[in-house]
Amino acid sequence: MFVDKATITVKAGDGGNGCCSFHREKFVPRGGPDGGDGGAGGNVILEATNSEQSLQALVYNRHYQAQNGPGGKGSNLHGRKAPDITLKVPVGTVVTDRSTGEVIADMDEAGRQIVVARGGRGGRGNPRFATQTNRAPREWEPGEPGEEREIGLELKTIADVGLVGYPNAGKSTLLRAVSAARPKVAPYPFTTLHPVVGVIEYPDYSRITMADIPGLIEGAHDNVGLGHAFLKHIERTTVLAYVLDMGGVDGRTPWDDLAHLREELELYMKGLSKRATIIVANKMDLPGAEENLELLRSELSHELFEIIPVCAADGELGSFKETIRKAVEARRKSPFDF
Ligand SMILES: Nc1nc2c(ncn2[C@@H]2O[C@H](COP(=O)(O)OP(=O)(O)OP(=O)(O)O)[C@@H](O)[C@H]2O)c(=O)[nH]1
Ligand SMILES: [Mg+2]
Repeated sequence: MFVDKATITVKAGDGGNGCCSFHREKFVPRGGPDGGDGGAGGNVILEATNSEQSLQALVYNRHYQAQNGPGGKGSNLHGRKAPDITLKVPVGTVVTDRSTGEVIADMDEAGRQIVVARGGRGGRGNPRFATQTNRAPREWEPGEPGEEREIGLELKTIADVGLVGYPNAGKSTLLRAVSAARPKVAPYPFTTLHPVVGVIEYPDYSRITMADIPGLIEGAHDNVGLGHAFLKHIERTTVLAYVLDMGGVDGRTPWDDLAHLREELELYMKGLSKRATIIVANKMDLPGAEENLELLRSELSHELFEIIPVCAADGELGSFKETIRKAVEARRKSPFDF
């Protein structure tokens, strides 16, 4: 499962209690105070890493607790600081405090560490309370409690919408038609080698970002074609728009194309093909496109996808802009549901 949002609780260890004790030895009456200090509780630390791509590993367990510091002991034995626990999150994770909504950190660089819950300090033992007038104090201090909080983790997206499609399906043409971005368009596969992000603006000034992503082919999950480089970008978008060539290329049909695209995403990462999806039926000007659209609709009649017929090359986009806006806004409203 691809998990890009999670809420977890983190609890740092409590500090150990200070100890109250007096030195005892044969023939030595009234030994001095020798209670050790308690050890500090362990911290909970987040660390950004490139070796994780999703937050999946963290949601098996939604509560993370570091150990408490041990108490002090007699003979001035101080408790050792309890070990920290370090949770690895993918680079690009934004950390928020769920009770205040405040952003705690943007884990934008591998190796970056932040303490999300600080361990409590250990309490002082009774020798620390000795004074000129009281050489045998019975006072000692309890350890401080460790911090506890609920934090939200969210993997930053590169864009709201990702265009997914076979090479030459018209993804770059579509992005040019709806935004000021100028990705290269050409009548051959793999024209786009890197994702290009465009901004779609609406009359009420709201904005949606859309990423034109290199073409996907069968075997991409095994790193064929532009393979993983491609799929990594797809992961980081909220809504997927599958762009299909309705003309049917080399005897391929749009519904087979769609099935293959979804299969590739799923093989690469379970759950990815189930992300909010719309289908852009492009090149509706080509011969046979209307017929293919009918067939596509009946193939998908049992699914909830919205199918939008367009002709990107002529700028005929039907309800495309409004439909993606609805899909993106629905997802923004409940960012922590998955
Ligand atoms: N007839 C027709 N051709 C189109 C339409 N949209 C795009 N094309 C053509 O299809 C070809 C490929 O378009 P691109 O936008 O470069 O396709 P792409 O999906 O970005 O391709 P890659 O970057 O290689 O993955 C170009 O020659 C476009 O002019 C359309 O609506 N109708
Ligand atoms: Mg392109």
